[in-house]
Amino acid sequence: MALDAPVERRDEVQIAMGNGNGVAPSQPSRPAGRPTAAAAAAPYADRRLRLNPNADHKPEDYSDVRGEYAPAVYSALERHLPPSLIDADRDVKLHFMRDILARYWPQGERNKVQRHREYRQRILHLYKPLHEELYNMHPSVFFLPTFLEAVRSNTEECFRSIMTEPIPGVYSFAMLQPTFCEMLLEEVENFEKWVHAMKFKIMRPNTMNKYGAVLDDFGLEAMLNQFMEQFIAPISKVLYPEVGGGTLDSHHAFIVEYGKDRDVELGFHVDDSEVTLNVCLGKQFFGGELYFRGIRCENHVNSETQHEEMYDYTHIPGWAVLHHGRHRHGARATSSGLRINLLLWCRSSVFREMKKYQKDFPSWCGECQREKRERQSQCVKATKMVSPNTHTQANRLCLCCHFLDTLYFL
Ligand SMILES: O=C(O)CCC(=O)C(=O)O
Ligand SMILES: [Fe+2]
Repeated sequence: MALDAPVERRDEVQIAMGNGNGVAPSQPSRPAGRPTAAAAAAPYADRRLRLNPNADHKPEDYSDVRGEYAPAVYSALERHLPPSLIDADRDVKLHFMRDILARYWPQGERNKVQRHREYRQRILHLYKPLHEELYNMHPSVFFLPTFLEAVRSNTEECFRSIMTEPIPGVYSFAMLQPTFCEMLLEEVENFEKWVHAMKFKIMRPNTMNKYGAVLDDFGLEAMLNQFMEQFIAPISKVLYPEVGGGTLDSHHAFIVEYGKDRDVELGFHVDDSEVTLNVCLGKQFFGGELYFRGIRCENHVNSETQHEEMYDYTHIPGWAVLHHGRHRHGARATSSGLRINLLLWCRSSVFREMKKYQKDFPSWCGECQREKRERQSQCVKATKMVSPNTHTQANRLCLCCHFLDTLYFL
C-alpha cells in the first residue's frame, strides 16, 4: 500500500515559560596570574574520555560546583578522563568535562529542560491531588491479578499466556483494575480544572495533540517510573530485546483524549520511544481504532506497507496494547463518546547511543529485513548463474553480501 501522507514523528512539546533563563554554571574561582581553565584545557580539546573508568583513581570533590549537573556526575566522569589529564588541576578537569557534556547536550536544549523543570516545580508546589493513593505504586490496586501473576512469574511463557500477538511485535492484554482507571480519569479531570482555574498554561503531551495532559508534570513521575521499571521493563526485556527492551531507563507518560470537543483522530506516525504502552482508561466510545502499518527505521519510515503488516486494533477499557515505538500507527476518528488513553513511552539511552553506529536494522525494521532478503536472493541467483569452474566469483559475491549484512558498526 502506498502511503498517502508521510509518517510524522510524534515529539514531546517543549514549553517556554517562567523566566526563561537556565541556571548559569558557576565559574570556579581562579588565583590571579594563572592561565584560565579554558586555556589550560585547550591542548586536551581533541581528547576523548576513556571507555573504561580508572577504578583506582580517587576523584576530586565537586560538591561546591553549581549548575545543571549534579557534583556526582563530575566525580563519575573524572574516572574516565584521559591519563594525561587525570592528575591536572581541578579547574582544568572541570572545564574539560563541561566541554564534553555540552557536546552531548547543547545550551538551547539545556535551557528548555531547565524551563520545564521550573514549570513542574511550580505545579508540584501548588497542585493538591484528588487521589493521593495514585502517587505511590500499589500493584494490587492498580493491576489485574492475571497481569500481576504473569509479571511475578517473569517468564516468556507466562507473559505470552495472558497476551495475544495479532501481528509480530504487537501484544494486547487485560491490565488495569477498573477502579484504578476511574481514579486516574478523575485525577486528570481534577488537574485540568485546577489548571483552568489557576489560568496556568497546560502542556499538551505532543506536537500532534490539542487535548490531554502530561502525567509526569503533576507528580506522577515517580510512580510511573516504578510502573515502567517493575512492570513493563521485565516484559520488554523478553519481547523487545532488539530495541533495548532490557535497558529502558526513562519515560514520557501522558493522557490523550478523543471525542466531540476533543481531538478526533491521530495521524500516521511513529513514537519517540523504544517501546510504547497504550492502555484505554474509558469511558464509552465508538471508533478510535489503532491501525498499524509495519515497523520501520528512520531511513525507511515512508516505505510501502506490506499486506501482512496491516492490522487494526479496537480499544477496550482496561486493556493494554504494547508495541515498538517505531511501529508506524495512527488512530481512527472516535466517532462518538469520549475515549481517554494512558500512554507510556519507554526509552533506552543505551539503545539510542548504540543506534548511532548502526547502518541498518534487519533485526527489527521490516524494510531492512526485506532489503536483506532481496540481497540474499540476488546472491543465490548469481551463484546459480555461474558454472562450477567460475564458482569462486559467485562465492566472492556472496561473501561480499554476507560481509555487508554483518557490518553494522561503521
Ligand atoms: O489514540 C491512540 O490510541 C493512539 C495514541 C498514540 O499513538 C500516541 O499517543 O502516540
Ligand atoms: Fe503513537
